[in-house]
Amino acid sequence: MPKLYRDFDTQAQIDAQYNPSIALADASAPGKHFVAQATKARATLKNHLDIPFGPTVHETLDIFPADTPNAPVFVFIHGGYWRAMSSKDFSGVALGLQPLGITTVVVNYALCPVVTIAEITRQCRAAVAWTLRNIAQYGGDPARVAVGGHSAGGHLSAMCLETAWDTDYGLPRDPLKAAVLISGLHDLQPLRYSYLQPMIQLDEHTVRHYSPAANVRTCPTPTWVTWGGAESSEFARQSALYHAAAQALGNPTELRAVPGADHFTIVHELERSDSPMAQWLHQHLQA
Ligand SMILES: N[C@@H](CC(=O)c1ccccc1NC=O)C(=O)O
Repeated sequence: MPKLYRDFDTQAQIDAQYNPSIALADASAPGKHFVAQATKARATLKNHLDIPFGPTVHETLDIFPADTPNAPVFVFIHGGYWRAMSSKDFSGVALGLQPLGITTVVVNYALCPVVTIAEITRQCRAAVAWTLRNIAQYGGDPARVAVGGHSAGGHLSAMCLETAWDTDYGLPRDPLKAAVLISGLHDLQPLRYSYLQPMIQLDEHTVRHYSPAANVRTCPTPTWVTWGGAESSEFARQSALYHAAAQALGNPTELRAVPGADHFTIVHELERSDSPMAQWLHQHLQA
């Protein structure tokens, strides 16, 4: 039988690797958790919602400012395989960071198939550029901005690290102080053969130029590449592939799983101030 991708013969095998809901007893549980945490965050934390960072309607972001002035900033990019979810589903990531004195910016973006992954990448880069230029007005320190995201958002965060901030945006070449890539998709090729393809419509050009592991540039930003220890082997491979490409250029990446976490519970790390992930960000955003 011909291989579809690597060791995989069938779409069902690829879907089993990449659709993390298949393994759950209750596929609706993660969404309920995220909505509950998001509702709590917006009810209990100071916030500025739906701030436009670009000209199209979905280009908005939500700011959860720290109490202290000149605070470090974490820009969070949500997942949902580029075709689902919104910033509002992930307000909860501010819950663990705000008590640490970190301002959280949660990015919203347009979704596939209305727009392409290339356009979503552009929108997320615009959100980061907006944050670097404007966050001081909200009490943030533009010299201490980190980026991070989950799943498709891990992909988009890696694309932000690969951005030509100097030549394309007129910003410093390396404006980001830290990054955390959480269960990221760094090789898009297998997704062409998955249940997602009708919605994300990957073509050869997009796979080549928008797979982060194939396009890493030299970058001094300390980056934690992570995934859940309970995730499928493909998620482990995706993170290892990105880390290897970054290491080959001498970039300061570290590859370390979150023990016991699955594709959804790994996000809970950002909801708790005492988690290794919240603490890692706190340490890497010190003045
Ligand atoms: N079965 C779902 C779950 C999923 O993969 C997901 C859900 C929320 C946030 C991120 C996800 N995955 C990658 O972006 C899906 O097909 O999108």
